[in-house]
Amino acid sequence: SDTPGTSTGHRQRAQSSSKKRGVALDVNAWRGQCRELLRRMLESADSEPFRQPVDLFAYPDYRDIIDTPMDLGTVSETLAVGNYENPVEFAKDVRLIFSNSKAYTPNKKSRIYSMTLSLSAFFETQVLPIISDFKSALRNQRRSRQHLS
Ligand SMILES: O=C(NCC(F)(F)F)N1CCN(C(=O)c2ccc(Cl)o2)CC1
Repeated sequence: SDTPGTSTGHRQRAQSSSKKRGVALDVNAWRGQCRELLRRMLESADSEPFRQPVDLFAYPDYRDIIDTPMDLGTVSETLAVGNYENPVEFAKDVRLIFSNSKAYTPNKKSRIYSMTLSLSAFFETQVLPIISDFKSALRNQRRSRQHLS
């Protein structure tokens, strides 16, 4: 309980602070976080088939089935050159890697497809907080800019 006589009700929220509920709301933090997530995925053995584009000589029917190939090397490059505007666009490309693998696999017990399953499970747990922190940073930024207008 409050010490009697202290007035906490009038405490002003510092206008300039972007610190809210103890987390720094930085609208640009997602890029470094996604680079680190990619690095961790690339160091996993499960990412080996997904580090570079599919070998069409080894899988000649690949483009009959897959319209938009994607791989972690391409995602890395797109992130590095600044061609993702937000973590949702980044996640969309990574998820495309996994949906392509699911669409192409001849059966759900294939070795490569099983690697997709474990890698995508790891990815989804890690990318969720990156996306939610970005969205709250954006809300906070719009809120603080709104009072300026
Ligand atoms: O050719 C590659 N990767 C390039 C590498 F070989 F250089 F790593 N892939 C083979 C086809 N891919 C699949 O998701 C898949 C599911 C079931 C079966 Cl089978 O393949 C993507 C990975």
